[in-house]
Amino acid sequence: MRYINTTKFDHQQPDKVGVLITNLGTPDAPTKPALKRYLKQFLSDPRVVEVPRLIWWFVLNCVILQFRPKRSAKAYATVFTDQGSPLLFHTQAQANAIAAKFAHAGRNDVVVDFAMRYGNPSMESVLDKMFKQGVRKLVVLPLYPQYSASTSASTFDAIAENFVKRRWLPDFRFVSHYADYAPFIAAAVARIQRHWQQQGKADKLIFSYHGIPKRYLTNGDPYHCQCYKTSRLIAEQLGLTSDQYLTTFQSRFGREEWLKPYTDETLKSLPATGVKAVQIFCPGFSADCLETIEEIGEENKHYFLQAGGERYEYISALNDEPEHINALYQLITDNIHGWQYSADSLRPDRAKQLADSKGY
Ligand SMILES: C=CC1=C(C)c2cc3[nH]c(cc4nc(cc5[nH]c(cc1n2)c(C)c5CCC(=O)O)C(CCC(=O)O)=C4C)c(C)c3C=C
Ligand SMILES: [Fe+2]
Ligand SMILES: [Fe+2]
Repeated sequence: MRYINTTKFDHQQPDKVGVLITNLGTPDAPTKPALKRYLKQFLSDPRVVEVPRLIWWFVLNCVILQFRPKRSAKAYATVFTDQGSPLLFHTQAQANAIAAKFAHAGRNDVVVDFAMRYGNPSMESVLDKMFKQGVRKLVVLPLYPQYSASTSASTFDAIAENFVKRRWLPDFRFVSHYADYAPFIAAAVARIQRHWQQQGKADKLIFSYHGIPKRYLTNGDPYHCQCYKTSRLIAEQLGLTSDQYLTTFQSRFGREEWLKPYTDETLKSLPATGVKAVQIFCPGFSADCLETIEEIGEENKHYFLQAGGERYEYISALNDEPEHINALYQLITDNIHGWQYSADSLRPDRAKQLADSKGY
């Protein structure tokens, strides 16, 4: 059969609004086989690696997947906890907190769930679950504040691929970015101010974002500019002047040039310029993960202190902080505005009536 999930129309099932939050994805375990599976799926995505397919197939399978899984598994082992991968449990906590807000608002027609673009829970399995629950209007919010083809568009691709296989499509909205969304900026500002109340300020505040190849920017990806905009808005609201903060890019992969300035090189060079105390915040990561906990929290700290730095503080991600959940909830409600209750759902007698009738 051409279509999946083509069960018969159920007249008794009330329509639901689906809220799907997504993130990148993470390996199932910090082991070599799990990393191989995860990296193969992730790095095979042509949105992530824009290299001619045949060449890339050889590089990926004959070089990268031979060495990287072992190395990455070691790094992941340092961040996995009893609850599993931080990216996974933070995203789960975000979905739970958003669901609680809708429940509190009496929106029992809203179903909130989360999925990962690569790995588990897969987009396919979660979409399937949502449609089986009666979701007929769907908003997808990838938790990437700044748009990049390698992340946001790739998430859209996964949704589109799934839709191709379905007969009955929902009303659909997709949040492509929220880099300058006022409640998101306010949440970041509140997070940093709370850190300052506890620890005081440092010489410089560094905003570090995941990088992408520079070529993607020159070919039109707006990511770089959206990162700078997020930094500027947060800095303005914190009352910082342009010499009190920096925007840098981390997590390079491969040999080509990525967005600069690089976070690691910046941290290695700052002490020589007299900057001995830094605080680092990562406004592009909505949840703590390998790239923040290990790369920023540990690896780069080491570089900075080795180079003569004296004080280095990583300010953790927004995770399920109340201000962040408020911002995401507001972003979702802005986007589902107009998707009100079906007249049916407003009727308290509806369940009984549906049970007694054919449900038309
Ligand atoms: C060509 C490679 C990569 C591009 C382009 C890229 C863009 C990109 N990634 C994120 C967010 C995350 N990336 C994470 C891990 C990660 N990223 C890459 C490569 C590219 N990313 C790799 C190979 C890995 C795996 C780790 C490793 O082997 O080093 C994560 C962390 C996931 C976790 O499990 O904790 C996040 C989050 C963004 C936002 C982005 C472009 C804007
Ligand atoms: Fe990445
Ligand atoms: Fe730019």
